[in-house]
Parts: sequence; structure tokens; C-alpha cells
Amino acid sequence: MTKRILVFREINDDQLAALRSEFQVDYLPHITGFDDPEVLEVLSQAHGLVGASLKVTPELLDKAPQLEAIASISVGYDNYPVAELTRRGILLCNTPDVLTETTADTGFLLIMCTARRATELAEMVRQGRWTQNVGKELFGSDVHGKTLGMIGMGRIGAAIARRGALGFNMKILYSMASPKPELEQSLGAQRLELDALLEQSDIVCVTVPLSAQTEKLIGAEQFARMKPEAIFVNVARGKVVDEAAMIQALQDGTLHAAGLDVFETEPLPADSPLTQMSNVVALPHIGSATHETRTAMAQRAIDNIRMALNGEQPISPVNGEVLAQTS
Ligand SMILES: NC(=O)C1=CN([C@@H]2O[C@H](COP(=O)(O)OP(=O)(O)OC[C@H]3O[C@@H](n4cnc5c(N)ncnc54)[C@H](O)[C@@H]3O)[C@@H](O)[C@H]2O)C=CC1
Ligand SMILES: O=C(O)C(=O)CO
Repeated sequence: MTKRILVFREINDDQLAALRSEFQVDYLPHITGFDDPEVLEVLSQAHGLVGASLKVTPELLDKAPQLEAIASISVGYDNYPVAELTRRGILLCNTPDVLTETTADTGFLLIMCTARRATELAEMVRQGRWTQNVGKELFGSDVHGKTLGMIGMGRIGAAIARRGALGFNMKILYSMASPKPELEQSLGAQRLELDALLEQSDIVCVTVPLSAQTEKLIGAEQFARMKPEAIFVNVARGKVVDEAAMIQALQDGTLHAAGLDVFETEPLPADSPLTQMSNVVALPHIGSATHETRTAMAQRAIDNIRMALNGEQPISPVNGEVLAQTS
């Protein structure tokens, strides 16, 4: 029997053709949810799912009785009920590593744009408002030589820290439960408790996954601890931050500026105050969005789903316990 896969994120034509040579593929790259009756019909027959950015709930799994595996085109897997998938013997795979450097580039892009006020000033030029030499009131702040505090020092965190230490001569602080001796050695990184990191950093950058433990990890109390001239950057997940508290801190000057790729609600509602603040650089969740990296992520997901549905060990399983159950 040919297995059936629902693909709900755009992939390249050659990748789709390769999948179609082996599986029956329902290609619905533009759906924004699974509620549509036509989508539910496809879901009820699907053995595999390949996609990203849509919430999969336990209730939805009830409507997908054939489901054997999900290959997310993302490294973050907060959209999936992992314990429930494991309980049902459904394998979940993600795309670590292939997006690390591109997402770190985005993190550094946000650091640079926010510190140097690049988007705000580029907008001034575009609108024909550059009528005199830029004076003090529009100066930014240096990035090189400053202190970069990493909340989360995994793959992406370490790649941002490496850019900071080796390219910009920055002092690196990080907060994590366990030390990273190789980064302390190679980057001179120093591990601190979160509060001390917040108090000492010029730039605070979040790269932790969203989980029950990290939801709203950064709120009013944490913003209050930061230096008044501090810049806050989030390339992880919006819900790691108490967004209302961040907006308040930006409005009352407790927080100097923020560079954000991720938000509590995405797409960011047009009436969010964040869209109007000159001290905010807001990007539409483009951490990994380059041609090269999105192609590599889709390929990893395709390899994962092929292997999973053919009973082989996929490259990057999240809930490997499922494999142990079936072997
Ligand atoms: N903006 C974007 O487009 C993208 C966002 N992401 C987000 O970035 C996250 C991180 O990705 P990777 O670096 O590949 O994951 P990773 O698993 O390599 O790194 C995350 C690190 O955070 C640490 N951590 C967890 N809780 C912590 C806490 N409370 N305090 C300090 N450290 C903590 C973990 O121990 C781990 O070392 C993803 O889960 C995803 O949510 C990833 C790719 C693109
Ligand atoms: O991979 C992820 O987790 C993303 O957010 C998008 O690349």
C-alpha cells in the first residue's frame, strides 16, 4: 500500500516530485489550520505530516487515526504535543543544525539593526526626511566590545555568541543549568545566574526553546533588572517573553530597545504597539528564511519522513522512545 503524506508548507518542486515518486502526497502549502473539512478529510487518511507553524493538538490526533510520523520543518517543536505523540506511538522529527548559522545571522542582524537604529534611519531616508546631518538624538550605540548575555547557549545561542566574541570582540555571558566548558575556553564565555546576566549585559539575547519551564521566563521583573540602555533581542519564541511587560518596559524607558523575530501571536497583529515603536525592530519570523536554509530544512524533513515511514531510523527524531517501542 502506498502511504499518504500531507505536506502543509511550501517545498521546492524537485523535492515534491521526489516525495511523489514514493508516496501519495496531498500538497496544501497555504493552509492556516486543519479545521477545513477538506483538510480534515486528508488528515483522516494521512500516514505522515510534513510542515511547520501549525498547532497540532491531541484532539486533532484523534482525527488522524493512521498517523505514524510527523516531520516538522523546524527545529522548535512547541507546536506539537510530544508526550501525547509518544503515547500514541507517533514519531516526531525536527530539523536541528541545518538552520543554526542562518538563525544566528538573523540574531546578529537584529542586534546590529537595533543598536545602530538601522531600520528607523533607513525609513527616514526612504521617506525623504534626511534633510540635515544626523545629530546626537539619532545616534546608535556600539556593538563591538560590549557585553552580550545569552539566555540559552545551545546550537543557535553558541553560534550567535561565536559571532559576538570572535567577530565583535564582545564579552559573552550565558545562563544555563549546566556549564559549557568548551565555549568558556574558546569564547571566554562566563556562566552566571539569570539575574546577574540581566544586570551586567548591554545586549540580552534569547535562544531558549519554548516549554512549560520557559514560558514567560522574561517578564517585568527581568526587564527591570536590565541596564536602562540595554537592548533585548528574541529569536526564539514570543511566548518565552511576557510581551505586555516588554511593551510596558519599552514605553516607560526601562528597556532601551528591542529586536524581535518572534511574537506571542504570529503574524503580529497590525494594531500591536510593537508595530509603531521607533525603538523596536520587528521581523516576520524569518530566522531561518533563506533559500538555502529553507531548502535544507525541507530536505531534512523529507529524509526524516521517508525513513520514518519506511521503518528506518530517521536523522533527527524528537521522541526517539517511539523507535524503541517499535523495535
Ligand atoms: N526565529 C526563528 O526563525 C527560529 C527560532 N528558533 C528557536 O530557537 C530555539 C533554539 O534552537 P537551538 O539552539 O537549535 O536549540 P538547542 O536545544 O540547541 O538550544 C537551546 C538551549 O537552551 C537551553 N535552555 C533551556 N531552558 C533554559 C533556561 N531556562 N535557561 C537557559 N537555558 C535554557 C537548553 O539547555 C539548550 O542548550 C528553538 O527551539 C526555536 O524555538 C529556531 C530556529 C529558527
Ligand atoms: O525552526 C524553527 O523552530 C523556526 O522557528 C523556524 O525556522
